[in-house]
Amino acid sequence: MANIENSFEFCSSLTCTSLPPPRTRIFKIIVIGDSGVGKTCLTYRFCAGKFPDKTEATIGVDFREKVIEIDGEKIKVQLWDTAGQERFRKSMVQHYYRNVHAVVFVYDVTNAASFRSLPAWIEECRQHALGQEVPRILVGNKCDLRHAAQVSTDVAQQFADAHSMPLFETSAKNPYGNDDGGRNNSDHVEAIFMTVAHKLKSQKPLVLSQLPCRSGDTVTLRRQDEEDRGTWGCGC
Ligand SMILES: Nc1nc2c(ncn2[C@@H]2O[C@H](COP(=O)(O)OP(=O)(O)OP(=O)(O)O)[C@@H](O)[C@H]2O)c(=O)[nH]1
Ligand SMILES: [Mg+2]
Repeated sequence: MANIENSFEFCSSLTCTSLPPPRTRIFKIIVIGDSGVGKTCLTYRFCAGKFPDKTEATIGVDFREKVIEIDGEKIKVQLWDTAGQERFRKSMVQHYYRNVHAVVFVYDVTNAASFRSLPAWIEECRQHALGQEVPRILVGNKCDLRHAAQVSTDVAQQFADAHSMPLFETSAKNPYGNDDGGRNNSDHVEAIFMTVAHKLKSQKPLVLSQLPCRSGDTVTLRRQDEEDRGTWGCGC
């Protein structure tokens, strides 16, 4: 079994630093929903602070991370931007749900079919044994296109209430105004993910060991409860 002190020595010998850096708690949040609803744009907006110039359909999963500070503690929010297209997700889907801390369901307010798909996404979570304690939120995206909306706030709110989820309506493109130049009163993407992070902060998240456990692009993570037991595991 790996020993943390030995591992830090190993880390030091590789990186030539004398002290291990402080650990950062990591929260894994998966973002799911139909293809084209704007999952990539939303996660990009939160992590990069702007709307991407162009996007292509996500294949498998893209990871985006952002370090945020809550109550004086720096934590890392790791967003798993998943593929909406079945053919691009089937080989990855079991990885999405491993050690997940929160789920963000996204639909497109201008696309009623993406709203009707939500029960299927909820069912996929259930099939992957996601515990009831894992927070879920519902996000209606593309509110800058209010004139083309097919899903009313009332209907979405009823659905959210029926599934005990908070509802946020937003626009990854323009959270400040609609395409007619007026205000759309949408929630800010930043505020949505910060709300999730606040909710998670009191839970026991993955801990980034800050050790040289890289294998390709895979970082070895372990859960706080594994740390408590002194065991090691890969959170990927
Ligand atoms: N008007 C508007 N367009 C948006 C918004 N968010 C995303 N889009 C557009 O919607 C299209 C799909 O966006 P993506 O973020 O790639 O969608 P996705 O959910 O990641 O799709 P998959 O990766 O296939 O699952 C792109 O053309 C985006 O420019 C938004 O808030 N407003
Ligand atoms: Mg995408």
